[in-house]
Amino acid sequence: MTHAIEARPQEDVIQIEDLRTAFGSHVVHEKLNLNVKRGEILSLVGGSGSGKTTLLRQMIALDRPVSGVVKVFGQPVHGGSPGRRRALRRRWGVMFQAGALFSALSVYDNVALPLRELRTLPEDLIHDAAMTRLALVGLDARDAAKRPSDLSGGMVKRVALARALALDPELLFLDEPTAGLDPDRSDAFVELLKDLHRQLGFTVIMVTHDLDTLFALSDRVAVLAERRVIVCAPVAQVLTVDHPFIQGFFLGERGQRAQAELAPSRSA
Ligand SMILES: Nc1ncnc2c1ncn2[C@@H]1O[C@H](COP(=O)(O)OP(=O)(O)OP(=O)(O)O)[C@@H](O)[C@H]1O
Repeated sequence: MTHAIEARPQEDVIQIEDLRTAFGSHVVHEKLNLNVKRGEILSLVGGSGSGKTTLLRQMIALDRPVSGVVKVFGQPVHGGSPGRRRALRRRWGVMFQAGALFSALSVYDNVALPLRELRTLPEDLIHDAAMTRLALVGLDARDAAKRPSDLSGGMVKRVALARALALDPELLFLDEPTAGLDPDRSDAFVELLKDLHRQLGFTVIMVTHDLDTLFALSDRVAVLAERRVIVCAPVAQVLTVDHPFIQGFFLGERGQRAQAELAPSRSA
């Protein structure tokens, strides 16, 4: 299930061109461009209300822009036949904020859900695939029978990640993956994501406010400000940009602490 990232390192899996988004007279994105390369981990940051979640929702075809193009795997996500859109959707996995598990379903049934929705797999294959995904995120058969309400915050995130990985996606969308976790659990989840990314080779697009998560995982960071992506580059390069949002976000007290803490592990 490893995706061949070495073979096509520069291929764009997402291309966003000249995007305009507005809710009534409130313009959120204008002339926004962004490319995401196959195999990279790209973090999306920006002030509150800058349109990060909306952009993520547009990439997975839950929201529509006023104009512009959003292509995933070279295909426009808006428009086309329902069959083509369904086929495209099966190639990505999504982990929303707070896990968004179905509370009435067991852990096992939450993870099996995307596999069942295919309506093509027999139950024994669904079982094997669901248990494999749970093992990937460090959960076992005893956890499979639990309900979401029996789980710790860290376990909810792991189950949500297992479900996002159910269809062996090439592309993973993460909305605030470590929000609400204490520092130890957050570090453990970041390590898990790093390991899985190394093993499985998927591309990640992540919205995060958490600087430790951002520094530990990002190959590139896209900064959303003034309704567009003002810079998309490795974090060291982003830090050199003289923009009030960037200076406040990265170089405030919190940002300097995160950089200092992560400097030894990044240079290792
Ligand atoms: N369905 C909607 N109807 C009207 N306005 C909306 C809708 N969705 C988003 N908005 C507005 O669009 C702007 C961008 O929202 P969005 O949630 O994408 O921002 P964000 O960068 O993710 O913010 P945060 O960091 O606070 O989560 C906000 O001003 C929000 O109020």
